[in-house]
Amino acid sequence: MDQLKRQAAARALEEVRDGMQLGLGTGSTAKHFVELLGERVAAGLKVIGVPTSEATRADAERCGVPLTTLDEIDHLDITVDGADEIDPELNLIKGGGGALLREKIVAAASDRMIVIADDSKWVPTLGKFPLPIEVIPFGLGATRHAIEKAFAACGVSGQMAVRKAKDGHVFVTDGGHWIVDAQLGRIADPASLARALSAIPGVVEHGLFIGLASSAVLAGGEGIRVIERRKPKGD
Ligand SMILES: O=C(CO)[C@H](O)[C@H](O)COP(=O)(O)O
Repeated sequence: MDQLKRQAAARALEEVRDGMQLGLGTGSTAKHFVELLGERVAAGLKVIGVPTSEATRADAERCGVPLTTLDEIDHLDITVDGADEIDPELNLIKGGGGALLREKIVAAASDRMIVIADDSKWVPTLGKFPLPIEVIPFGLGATRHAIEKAFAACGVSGQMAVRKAKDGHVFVTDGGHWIVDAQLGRIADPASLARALSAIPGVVEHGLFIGLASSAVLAGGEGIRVIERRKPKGD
């Protein structure tokens, strides 16, 4: 599996050109991309990156990838990031690693988002992977109630749980928020659910990435597949 992730990362690296400003994703697949990018930088490639998490910042620094922020620059050429699920419209569930908020900000600031994954992430319909919803701890009971109402309006339902870290404490995101993971099973209309969740005041962001991915690089036993999104970015 790790080999497949690295192959997908290597294929995405072929899209990187000298002088590009890059969004650097989070997770085990994105980490391969950062490592391979570091090798190219050591060989003379001139790029600058914006990390989507403190973990990726540390990896990029270790690999010698020059970094900046979206305060210093306001636009990126390509973001390369992993995903937890990818559907045929290239809608995604992201946030398994807890970095969904920065990942979405960085992807939205990019001309192109290339998703890299092993082909186990390719699904006909999103929802088997628990949907991460980043929330403000204040008023969580009321926010959960509003989320349940949004689920019902969109024809989905399922258990919700506040994410815990390995040490048993509540997982806190890089932005200081909590994550509620929702076991929905099948999300028939991810765009409607995304809109409904975004309208809830206590929801900071959710892991549905709709219309953001430009292409997906999927590595499997039979080789690499590159799937291009048909609609323009944002649609
Ligand atoms: O969204 C993410 C982190 O917030 C990751 O991209 C996603 O969880 C996939 O991770 P991995 O490459 O380790 O399978």
